[in-house]
Amino acid sequence: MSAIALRGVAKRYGDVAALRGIDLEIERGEVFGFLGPNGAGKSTTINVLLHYAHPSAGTVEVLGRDVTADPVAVRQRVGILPEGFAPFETMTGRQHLEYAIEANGADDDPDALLERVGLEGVGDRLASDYSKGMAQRLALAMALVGEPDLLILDEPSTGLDPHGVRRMREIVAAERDRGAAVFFSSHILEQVEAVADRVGILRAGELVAVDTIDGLRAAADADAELTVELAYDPGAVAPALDDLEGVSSVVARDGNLVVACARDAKLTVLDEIRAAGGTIRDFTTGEASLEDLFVSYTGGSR
Ligand SMILES: Nc1ncnc2c1ncn2[C@@H]1O[C@H](COP(=O)(O)OP(=O)(O)OP(=O)(O)O)[C@@H](O)[C@H]1O
Repeated sequence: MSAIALRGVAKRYGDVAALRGIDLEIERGEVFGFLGPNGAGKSTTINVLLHYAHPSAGTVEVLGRDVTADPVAVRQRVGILPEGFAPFETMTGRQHLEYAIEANGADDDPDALLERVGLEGVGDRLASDYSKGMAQRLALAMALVGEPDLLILDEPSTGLDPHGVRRMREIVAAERDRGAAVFFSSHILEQVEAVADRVGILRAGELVAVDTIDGLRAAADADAELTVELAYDPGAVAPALDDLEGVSSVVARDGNLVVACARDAKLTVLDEIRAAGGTIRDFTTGEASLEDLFVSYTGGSR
């Protein structure tokens, strides 16, 4: 049974086609990073998954159930970290967790949850007085109540300091290893790159790519970047590379030669530099980042 199975899912708001026929399957034990520019339809997808919005077409199965038929039972097994979580005015952090535990019929220890997200020692303070990052940690703790089979995290790192970001990543990995599926929507590409087993890129209501990051690199035929440190003037050997197959650009930068080329052309480039009389002191290679891939799949907008 898949954690999420969307088939032909469309959602219209009046004249706006927010989703235009999404097919997507996410398994348990998988972290899925969900990306897309502003207005691409990410929140709409999450709303449809939780049946806060009714799809105009298609079927939405979450944890093996049709969410339109049984939204309450589905939400019971899903841990949700909503975007822009705002604590209740009159409740402490611990009371928020006690409330979530009771509502879920779970038996978690609130103090263990507070400690897990780094809020030990502040559970008795009013959560409305928490800083943004503390409130976000509390929201994550609430999402973890009851060992959910699916976690839906909408911009989970909002407001978190670097310790909090690292802790959140560790929690996501631990939840995945426990067998939960994690659906992780974010604009912060480095964080998605660090935690996601696969990513989906949404553009104007359509999924334009679903793959591992390596798979996206291969499919986009993204260039590798080779930076070569030479003993002498790097500009002198540059012309020898200009017409080499697989090379898309050659520039001398900071005394190095920087070559953008197909991934399987890197060794040929190094051979050609030597053949042209260059003495290579050192070289480094870099791959297309998720940001490069995102830009190439979404036409430059984020
Ligand atoms: N309740 C609504 N009524 C009308 N239009 C809506 C509604 N919700 C979303 N839309 C429209 O649907 C499209 C997708 O919006 P959505 O909020 O899903 O995008 P998003 O990918 O989450 O964007 P962002 O990254 O900016 O949060 C947009 O054109 C938006 O204006």
